[in-house]
Amino acid sequence: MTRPTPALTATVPGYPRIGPDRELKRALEAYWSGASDRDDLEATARAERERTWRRLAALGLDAVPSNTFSLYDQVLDTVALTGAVPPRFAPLGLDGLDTYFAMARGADGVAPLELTKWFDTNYHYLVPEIGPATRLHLDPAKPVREYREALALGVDTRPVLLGPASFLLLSKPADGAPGGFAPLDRLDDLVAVYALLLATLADEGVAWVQLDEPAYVADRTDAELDALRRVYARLGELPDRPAILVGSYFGDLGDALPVLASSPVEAIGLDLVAGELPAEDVDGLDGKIVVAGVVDGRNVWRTDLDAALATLRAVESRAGAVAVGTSCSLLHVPYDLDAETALDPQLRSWLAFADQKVAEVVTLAAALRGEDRSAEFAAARAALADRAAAPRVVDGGVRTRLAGLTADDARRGPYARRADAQRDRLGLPPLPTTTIGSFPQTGDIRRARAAYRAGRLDRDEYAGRMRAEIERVVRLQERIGLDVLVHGEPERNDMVQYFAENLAGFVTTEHGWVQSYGSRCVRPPILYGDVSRPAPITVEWATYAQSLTERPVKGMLTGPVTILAWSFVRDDQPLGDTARQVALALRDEVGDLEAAGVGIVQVDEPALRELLPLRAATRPDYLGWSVTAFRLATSGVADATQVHTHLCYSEFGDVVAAIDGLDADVTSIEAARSRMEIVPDVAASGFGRGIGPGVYDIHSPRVPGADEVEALLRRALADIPGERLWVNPDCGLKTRSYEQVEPALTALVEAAWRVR
Ligand SMILES: CN1c2c(nc(N)[nH]c2=O)NC[C@@H]1CNc1ccc(C(=O)N[C@@H](CCC(=O)N[C@@H](CCC(=O)N[C@@H](CCC(=O)O)C(=O)O)C(=O)O)C(=O)O)cc1
Ligand SMILES: N[C@@H](CCS)C(=O)O
Ligand SMILES: [Zn+2]
Repeated sequence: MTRPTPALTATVPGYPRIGPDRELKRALEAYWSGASDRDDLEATARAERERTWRRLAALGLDAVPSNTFSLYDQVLDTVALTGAVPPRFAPLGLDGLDTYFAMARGADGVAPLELTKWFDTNYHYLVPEIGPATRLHLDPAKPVREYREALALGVDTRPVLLGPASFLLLSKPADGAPGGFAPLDRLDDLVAVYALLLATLADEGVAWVQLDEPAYVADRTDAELDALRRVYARLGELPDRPAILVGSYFGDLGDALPVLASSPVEAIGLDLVAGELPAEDVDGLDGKIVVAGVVDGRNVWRTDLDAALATLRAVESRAGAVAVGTSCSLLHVPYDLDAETALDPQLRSWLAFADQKVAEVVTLAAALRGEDRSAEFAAARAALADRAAAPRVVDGGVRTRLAGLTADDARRGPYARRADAQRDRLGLPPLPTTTIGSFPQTGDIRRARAAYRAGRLDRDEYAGRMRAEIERVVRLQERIGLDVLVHGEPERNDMVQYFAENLAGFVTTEHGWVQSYGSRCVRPPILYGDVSRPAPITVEWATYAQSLTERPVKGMLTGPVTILAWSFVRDDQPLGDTARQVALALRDEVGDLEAAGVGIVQVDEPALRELLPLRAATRPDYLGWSVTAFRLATSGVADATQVHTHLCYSEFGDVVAAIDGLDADVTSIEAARSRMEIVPDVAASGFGRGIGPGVYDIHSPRVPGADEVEALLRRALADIPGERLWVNPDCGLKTRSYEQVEPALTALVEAAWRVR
């Protein structure tokens, strides 16, 4: 590289993009429904990009990122960038934008790319499909356009892109790829595309480019480390290129750090919140700029500026230079605390959302240069001290209860005895049919909730609407002929937020939306103090549903691990302790459901796999506390009460033993999309209780026929004896419509009858 490297002292690897008022969500959904055209969509997208650049520059970053915007997902953007569009989309005859959305959402019977978890976060990316014949070629339009747009506003930005090694490690082999082929086999071809990209960006005048390699915070083989070495040796030697910052986040780079430190790149981004700088010297690091991620990009607590500054000074003594950053993209936190006008002032003073975190980065960079920032430091110190001493954080009763727990509290009687008691009580047929809990969340339900929130409906009117919906859903299930019914969860805005709103120790936000995938968002609750359950939460709805029918109704709760995974959790005690507190609150709810006559209780843990640490060394500890928390929540019931759990949104191969450890009487697990792939693994693990591998892929609008469901059931029966097999969809039905759900469940019941 022959150019001078411009200043880089305060930056972030990424920023939210859905819009502070979810403007992009609405624009996307309007475009997809045909209610608006692409000019409208583009105008909203452009306005959001412009707002972001102006805001980041105004807050004081000297290195503002670009290409952090996305119409759907940054990995899908990389598919478009590298031309790696799977061939099944070509016959659709769509242009670039509509091909992009077809890859995200499917079109005319063509399946979309698979959606899966982004590392251990609640964000989901689209999985690229790479085969030996995938044509890789550069389409630099998006990063170039964004760079130019920002420049026209006077902001010279650093384009951010997913790095080539991580792109391939996050990909899966394309259909038809020969056995033994791995996407990483295409590394040299892909690096050639990136080389061209860097040359193109250099021609545009781009001074810095950021290539993210987050895949290297997980355990990697020598061959994969060597791939990283090859990428940056090749890109580094390009004669005329922007300076390269290799970004990493969600943990330590481990063995990948020496690889990057000895490569020709100019800067390395490190997550110093989830990870730390190694104790030993790293050869070559003293020649690099280290972008030190000392401000937590994934949680909402105000930064301990004194501790962060001390970390920065330690990095400074080991690196060529240090720049200040957030630990990861701010995509995972809400935009701006100032929007939360209803939040309790004391709690507010403890928090920082994206904009406040950017301000913290700027303050730290200034302090590091020797500027006087004592006022900001003093304010941060006072907020931290206030939080540490706040009585509302500690609940003596919860602490005492936790201290009195014994191993027996997390243990039920032997399964065989439970199974007998449950058979006698429930009298279910073989291959019982059920659903996972939610029924479609219609516009009417959401509008009723919005009206209740705004005070336009009182509690009685709102409850009446919900009861009417529950009755409709119960009658529908009876008509379809399901064996175990649910109340349909109409009263829940979200399966985690709803519980947080009803538990002490949590606070929820009004505008704290965070993108989960595409246009879908969640508002993660903030868990700030000891958790307890002031009053029953779901009993009213479950017992109302049970009062309407002779068939068993399944009570429906979200499990402790999932509640933690989808909340902003406290950072002042081990997560395992927080999990046990949530578990005890849920145990109270399970007990009340049982006492009210509900004979089946499901405790959902879709996020069990999501929180699994990225490195194997720390997994046993996690699996220990997560399984214990679930068992604490569910072990207080009699043998005759049937406990179900449900898992979805992940590949569960790595946690099969933990699933067994949950000791649920019945486990439903997503399986239809992978055509029962998980079933042999579960069977081979010796899992000996009830299991319902999903037979209806609820992520797709497609309605399966009875023949298809029957074939899946017969496949499952190859590994699971009939007396333990349950028949259910992959997950809840809340994102589907009744036009899809009714025929799909009818097919499911018909298939169960045939197989019986
Ligand atoms: C199972 N999934 C979940 C994850 N995390 C969670 N916290 N919750 C989950 O369910 N992670 C893994 C997956 C991710 N999948 C999804 C799937 C679907 C959504 C989704 O649809 N989100 C909704 C917002 C849901 C919500 O909070 N609804 C509220 C508010 C609704 C609203 O916007 N109301 C309007 C007014 C009403 C109207 O006129 O329609 C408003 O306030 O402006 C509610 O129902 O009360 C989304 O729209 O993005 C997320 C993750
Ligand atoms: N009971 C929830 C689980 C989703 S993972 C539902 O049915 O929506
Ligand atoms: Zn699910």
